[in-house]
Amino acid sequence: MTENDNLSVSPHEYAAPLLTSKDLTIGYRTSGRATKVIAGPLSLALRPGELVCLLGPNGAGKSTLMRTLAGLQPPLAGRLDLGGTPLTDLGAAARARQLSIVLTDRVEASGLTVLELVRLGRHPHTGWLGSLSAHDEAQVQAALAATGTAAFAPRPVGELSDGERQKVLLARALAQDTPVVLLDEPTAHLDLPNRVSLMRLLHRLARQLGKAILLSTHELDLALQAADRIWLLPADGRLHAGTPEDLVLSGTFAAAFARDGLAFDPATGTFPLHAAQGPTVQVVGEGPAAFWTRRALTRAGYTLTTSPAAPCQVAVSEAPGGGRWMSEIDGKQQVYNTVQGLLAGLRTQYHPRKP
Ligand SMILES: Nc1ncnc2c1ncn2[C@@H]1O[C@H](COP(=O)(O)OP(=O)(O)OP(=O)(O)O)[C@@H](O)[C@H]1O
Repeated sequence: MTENDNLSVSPHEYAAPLLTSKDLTIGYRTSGRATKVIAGPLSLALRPGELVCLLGPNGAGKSTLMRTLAGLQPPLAGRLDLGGTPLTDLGAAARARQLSIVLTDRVEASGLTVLELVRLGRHPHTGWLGSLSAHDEAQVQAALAATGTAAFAPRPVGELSDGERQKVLLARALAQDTPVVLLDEPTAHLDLPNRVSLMRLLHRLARQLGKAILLSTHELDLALQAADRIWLLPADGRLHAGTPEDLVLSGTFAAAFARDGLAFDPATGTFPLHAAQGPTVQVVGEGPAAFWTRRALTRAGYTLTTSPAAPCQVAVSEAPGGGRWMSEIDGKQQVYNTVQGLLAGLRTQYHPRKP
């Protein structure tokens, strides 16, 4: 399938794509002439100003696609163009001025300091023996600042934590200052605040500098929030592309991850941990207290309903320091000041009527 088969509301829809593939088949040449096809044929387009998240289960082929798009491994078939030129016609330096890739699982250059490694990002612009101009140094400093790694600058790369190294590799790619940036699982080793700030940074780079950014990730929630477009690669190798909302609403997103009883709930945008099986409760209320009450009741095994005919109602109102809860069961009302109190009260009082 092609991207054009999907509805699109991207603000960058009409910009000329920077990276395109036509009937691309990705995979591996095994022994002799044998091939192992991972996915394809793929006709894709990555546009300036656009943040695209590549999602898919383990082993679907995300890294294989990333490496192929970057020219690090040959396609089995099809065509790849970078900036309107076939990728195979571009030399390494010309490619590196247009496309940077961050492969964070790779431990490299551990003998260098962070500053030296980030400076390497400028080499496609200066030549391998070229010295860095004031502009190059400014780009390096800007990349360190943008990724929050300036404080690590003198430290050897080999002594960094996984998360620190991941940010430094991003800094090197930013210093390279290419129109196209590919990142393979850039959030893998980052804590939650760093994951959020990385996604914000990438979103800003796409919007403000017009870069075309493709990142693979297992962070479905962040991707659904941040991506202008999602490339969804299920295990069957048939890639679907579209806005997060179109993929969710069409059921394509849920289908790609549907296995082992894991179901995506389009109403909440989550994969619920708990299957609703227990007695039925209607929660009445809006806002944070009602939201967290629904979460707690679901975890405790209750089945939530919007029906006022439920034998148990819980009215939730916001109150200083949390909320206030009033349960009504068989006409009897009870007030609670904490979720814990509510759960304990329901455990002792709520015996659902037999149907
Ligand atoms: N060098 C190789 N030769 C043959 N098959 C390979 C090679 N490298 C990877 N594969 C296979 O290609 C498939 C896709 O692997 P890939 O690493 O691209 O998946 P992925 O979607 O990135 O997975 P994950 O989410 O686990 O990182 C897997 O079945 C993997 O075993």
